[in-house]
Amino acid sequence: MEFKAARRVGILSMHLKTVSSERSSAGLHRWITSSDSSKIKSSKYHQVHGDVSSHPASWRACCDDGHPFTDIIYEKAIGEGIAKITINRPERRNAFRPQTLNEMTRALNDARNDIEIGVIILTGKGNKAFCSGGDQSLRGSQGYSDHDSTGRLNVLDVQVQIRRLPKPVIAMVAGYAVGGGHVLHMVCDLTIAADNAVFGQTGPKVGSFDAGYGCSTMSRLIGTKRAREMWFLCRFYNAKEAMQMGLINTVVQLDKLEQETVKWSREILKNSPTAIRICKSALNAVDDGHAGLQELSGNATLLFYGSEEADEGKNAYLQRRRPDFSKFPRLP
Ligand SMILES: CC(C)(COP(=O)(O)OP(=O)(O)OC[C@H]1O[C@@H](n2cnc3c(N)ncnc32)[C@H](O)[C@@H]1OP(=O)(O)O)[C@@H](O)C(=O)NCCC(=O)NCCSC(=O)CCC(=O)c1ccccc1C(=O)O
Repeated sequence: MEFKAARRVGILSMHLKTVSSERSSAGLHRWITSSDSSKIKSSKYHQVHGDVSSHPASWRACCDDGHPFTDIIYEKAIGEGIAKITINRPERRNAFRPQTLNEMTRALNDARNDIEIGVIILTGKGNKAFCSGGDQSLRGSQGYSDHDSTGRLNVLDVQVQIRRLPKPVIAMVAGYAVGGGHVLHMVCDLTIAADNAVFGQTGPKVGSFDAGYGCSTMSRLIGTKRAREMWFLCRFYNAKEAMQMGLINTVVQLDKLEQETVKWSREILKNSPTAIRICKSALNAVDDGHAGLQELSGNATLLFYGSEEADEGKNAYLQRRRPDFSKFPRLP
């Protein structure tokens, strides 16, 4: 009840605070003239769907299930469908260890299961780094180990979890997104970068590589020649270069990073969750093979279960009668 009331107040205040806002200076406006822009703004489409508020979200810490998070901060925006996961190891430039990834898995699962949540933001604590990849001080011959001596490569599970999560995940990047941290932003659905962001792969310099999504997703995003350049030379690229390469969606001033990311989240939340869910799985399906098809077709089953035709089958079984599908059209 309390949450529902807070949600209603949040939605109301969002409407009240709605201002006629420009898109980020590094966004769409770079490619269109101001007269194009005013035409768009005066369109019926714009009048109906309106501007999206960019007032700051209020966050509440949540959901540690009695096991406090140490390596991440997990929050939800009060009254809005946004969750935020912050990697909280700034002293290591937010390098991840197995514990970090286990906590991310718990938070991602919670956000997936919470039907109030429609968008998840993934970020790093502080302005210096989004994430610098696997914690090299914990790397052994069998992967990364922290609390026990068993080596793990569990970032791969988190990557798959993000791909399969039926809600958009937005990487909000300030500072370095390098090594396994660069792969993490690439597997997110969108990347919003601050103007101080730096992107790159470092694996071949430190005796590592990510030959899974780290190579295939990158190749999709920026093309195979550029992907080879990133992996073979291990150069770093600034936010403007990353934008030109197609690695990220937009660049904003560092002090506007969260505001813009929340605004994008709100813009997504205004749209049909089922349409978004299916588009995400369809965009991934071709690259994810059978697992991608399974994800996409699971959505077909989900929708079918809501139909009278599917109900007829279930009811007939429960009533121990022959199902009658004759009234359902065989559409062209
Ligand atoms: C990110 C830097 C460029 C930032 O440079 P700078 O701002 O100058 O800060 P530093 O002084 O270098 O760093 C401050 C402090 O942080 C420590 N630190 C930074 N990054 C790491 C790290 N990745 N691991 C451990 N520690 C880190 C650093 O040592 C400093 O500590 P002090 O005690 O203060 O000295 C720069 O920091 C940098 O280059 N970092 C390393 C980047 C890197 O090479 N990362 C690893 C890439 S390989 C990888 O991520 C593989 C993991 C992976 O994803 C994977 C792949 C395939 C299968 C499985 C897996 C998996 O499961 O992991």
